[in-house]
Amino acid sequence: MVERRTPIPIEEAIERVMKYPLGGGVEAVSIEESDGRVLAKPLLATHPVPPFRKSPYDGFAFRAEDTKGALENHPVTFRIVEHVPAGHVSTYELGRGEAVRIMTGAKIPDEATCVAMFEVCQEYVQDEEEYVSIKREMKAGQNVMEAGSETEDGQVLVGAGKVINPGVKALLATFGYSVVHVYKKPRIGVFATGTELIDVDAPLVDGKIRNSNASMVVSQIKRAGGVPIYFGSLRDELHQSYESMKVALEEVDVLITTGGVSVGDFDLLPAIYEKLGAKVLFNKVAMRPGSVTTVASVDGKLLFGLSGNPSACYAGFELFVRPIIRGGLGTSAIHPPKTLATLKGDFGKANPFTRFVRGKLVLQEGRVFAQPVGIDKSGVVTSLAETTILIKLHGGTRGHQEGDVVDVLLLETDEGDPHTWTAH
Ligand SMILES: Nc1nc2c(c(=O)[nH]1)N[C@H]1C(S)=C(S)[C@@H](COP(=O)(O)OP(=O)(O)OC[C@H]3O[C@@H](n4cnc5c(N)ncnc54)[C@H](O)[C@@H]3O)O[C@H]1N2
Ligand code: MOO
Ligand SMILES: [Mg+2]
Repeated sequence: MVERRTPIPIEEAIERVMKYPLGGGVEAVSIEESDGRVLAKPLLATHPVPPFRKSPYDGFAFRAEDTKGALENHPVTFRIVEHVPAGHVSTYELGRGEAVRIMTGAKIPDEATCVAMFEVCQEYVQDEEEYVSIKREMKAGQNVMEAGSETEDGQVLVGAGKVINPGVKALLATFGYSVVHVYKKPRIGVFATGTELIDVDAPLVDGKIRNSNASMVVSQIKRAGGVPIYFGSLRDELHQSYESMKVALEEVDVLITTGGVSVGDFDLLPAIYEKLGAKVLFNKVAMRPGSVTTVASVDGKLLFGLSGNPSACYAGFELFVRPIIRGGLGTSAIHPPKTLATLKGDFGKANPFTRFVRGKLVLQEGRVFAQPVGIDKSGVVTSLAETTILIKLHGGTRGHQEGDVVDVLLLETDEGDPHTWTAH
């Protein structure tokens, strides 16, 4: 007789999985290799910025008080005593009525209190001496970037747990972090199961299909920030599959399989979990696709039995595996961020389970729409290429109509939300 499984709500399934967080070790990488990694230590300013009083303009630096009384018809004149390009430090002690010609980014001489842009100055040469005159009063501090005005020494600029993006890299470089401490990427093993599977480079044979889940899941692992370790595909044979999984488990933090988790004659994962002595956390979730998603644990390691059906496999990964990888990376923002969007298309049929329709966001006339893409079936692979969101349609007695405001989960972002499944 077929096994009857009890579906549990998604929130509960996620809670059960999250009881097995990954350790999150730390390693040092070079700044060049640090893109997309997660900071394991806060990024502190190691000196003030700017580190010295800096000119924001190409112009002339002098004492502001020397311009007192300057007017359109009564300019004041300075003798230019030095040219100061960026990178050069003037050692000349600037006196009254003297100015330096200074470039953007150069250190302003200590005695100068302002910078006048070229555009407000008139330069001229007389008796082989250079002069500049100005027809307006300047204030002390005008056009001066004070040392430390952007940030002070020791200030925490980015907290641990932040993904290293181009802006963070600019800060790492600014403060001399040629080596960066980041969380280790979790090692995620993958097996595809199914005697019907043939490799990507094999010609198509009647009754067989190419293994698309392995490539897809490996890519999802990379997108989530983990290191994929693909062990190949397994034929639907209990003993061989068990042996292969047992050996692979030693090498990884988490092991994913695709296929073989439902109730078919060759759905062997339930028997493999039993043979491994694994504890099944759940084997049915009240969601579609991905209802057969099964998660088990053995010796503290999680085994994710994702569905063989491509769309179900995809959704199961994003909802359950991604947060475990993100958590292992040291960020608390583990779940796909949730936002609201207006539904395009009708989903009239009521469904007892929560549905995750594959879709994309469309911006029209200042509004955000959730546009389903492709065929909304668990076994479909063609809709996934365009998928950037999961449109969450709650289960119940009513369907959903075009124009309904619905939750959508964003998939193609480094951002995350710790509260996607808890906040209401
Ligand atoms: N009697 C029942 N039958 C099914 C149930 C059920 O509750 N009662 N659940 C259905 C649901 S829902 C899903 S989802 C699928 C899940 O099946 P499995 O996870 O056991 O996966 P398989 O049987 O191995 O394969 C399903 C389907 O996916 C194709 N597949 C498998 N692996 C790959 C791969 N690596 N790349 C591409 N496609 C793959 C496979 O050929 C099958 O077509 O069960 C329903 N049945
Ligand atoms: O596990 Mo299935 O994806 O609900 O069609
Ligand atoms: Mg099956």
